[in-house]
Amino acid sequence: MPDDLREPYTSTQVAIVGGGGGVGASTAFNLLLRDEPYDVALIDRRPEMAVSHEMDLQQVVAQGASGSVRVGGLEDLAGAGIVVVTAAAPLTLNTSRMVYLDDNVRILREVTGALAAAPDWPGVLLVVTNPVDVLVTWAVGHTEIPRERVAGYTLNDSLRLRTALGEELGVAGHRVDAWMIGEHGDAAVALLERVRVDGVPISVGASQRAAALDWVRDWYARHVALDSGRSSTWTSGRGVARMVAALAHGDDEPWPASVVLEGEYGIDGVALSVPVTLGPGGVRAIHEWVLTAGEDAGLRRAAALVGAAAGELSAA
Ligand SMILES: NC(=O)c1ccc[n+]([C@@H]2O[C@H](COP(=O)([O-])OP(=O)(O)OC[C@H]3O[C@@H](n4cnc5c(N)ncnc54)[C@H](O)[C@@H]3O)[C@@H](O)[C@H]2O)c1
Repeated sequence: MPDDLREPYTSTQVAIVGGGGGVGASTAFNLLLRDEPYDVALIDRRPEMAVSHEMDLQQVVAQGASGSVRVGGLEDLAGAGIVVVTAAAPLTLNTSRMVYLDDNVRILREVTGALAAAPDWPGVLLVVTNPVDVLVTWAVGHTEIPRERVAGYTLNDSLRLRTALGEELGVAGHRVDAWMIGEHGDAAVALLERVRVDGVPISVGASQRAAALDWVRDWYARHVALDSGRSSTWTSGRGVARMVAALAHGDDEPWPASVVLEGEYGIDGVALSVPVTLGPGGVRAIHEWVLTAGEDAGLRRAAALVGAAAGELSAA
């Protein structure tokens, strides 16, 4: 083939375990819409759902999408450059993502068990399933995969803060840069001293902070109370696909991701959401931003909560 007809990117193999579910299918759809190609394998305990999405998404490809989509099995994980885990127990009415821990760690154990059959697997494990910080902690503690190649998806908290601050400040959410770190849950820490609009640092007033924080902290409870049986599939599918692209091809943007800390922020052996840079091979750098005393205390509270849950799993 002449060089000028070649694709600029080599296709990336992405296996989505849970690909028959909401976030998994949305991730596949968003990957197929990207310019750079991804060969996506959908793996699910409900094969009829995986086949249904495959039959549907093939016509997304036929409309000019890059890459490919097919149904796969756990035997595909060893050949994947990126394994996305969205597989989960059915969503229920609850007040904390922690209620899913026992069921979902069993599912993650199946995934890591399949990867253990491929020693020195060079890929990246991207965990979306909740409670994400505890599951990332467990995965690094119970597998041979190095910590830089296991990351948890936690962008949604920061996206919600951007939406809420945008509303308060009267600007579109995409113009706001604002971060939540710590636990993906009630112990999340909002970095309100580091808010930017169009890249320019701004000071957020007390009442605007309070209103934005109320809205963000209440978001999960309001959504779960709908008892819709679904999670934030559109946001997460778009966000996970962008994160897969950053992992596959590298970018210089800081990303929030749950990673096991080894002394960063004074925390050891627990995964929390922190700013990172991503690229082939996983987490290329963990950025230690200067925190206020309150933010630092919040991060420690989050570490204690995630550490205690992970400890109970190890003891079980
Ligand atoms: N980290 C985040 O920000 C974030 C955002 C949204 C959702 N989530 C989490 O992602 C998970 C998935 O959410 P969803 O809305 O897609 O749920 P869903 O119920 O629509 O999909 C879950 C899928 O997993 C499949 N599954 C269950 N056990 C399996 C197994 N052992 N092997 C293969 N597949 C299996 C189910 O059949 C189902 O299709 C949940 O834990 C949810 O809380 C996390």
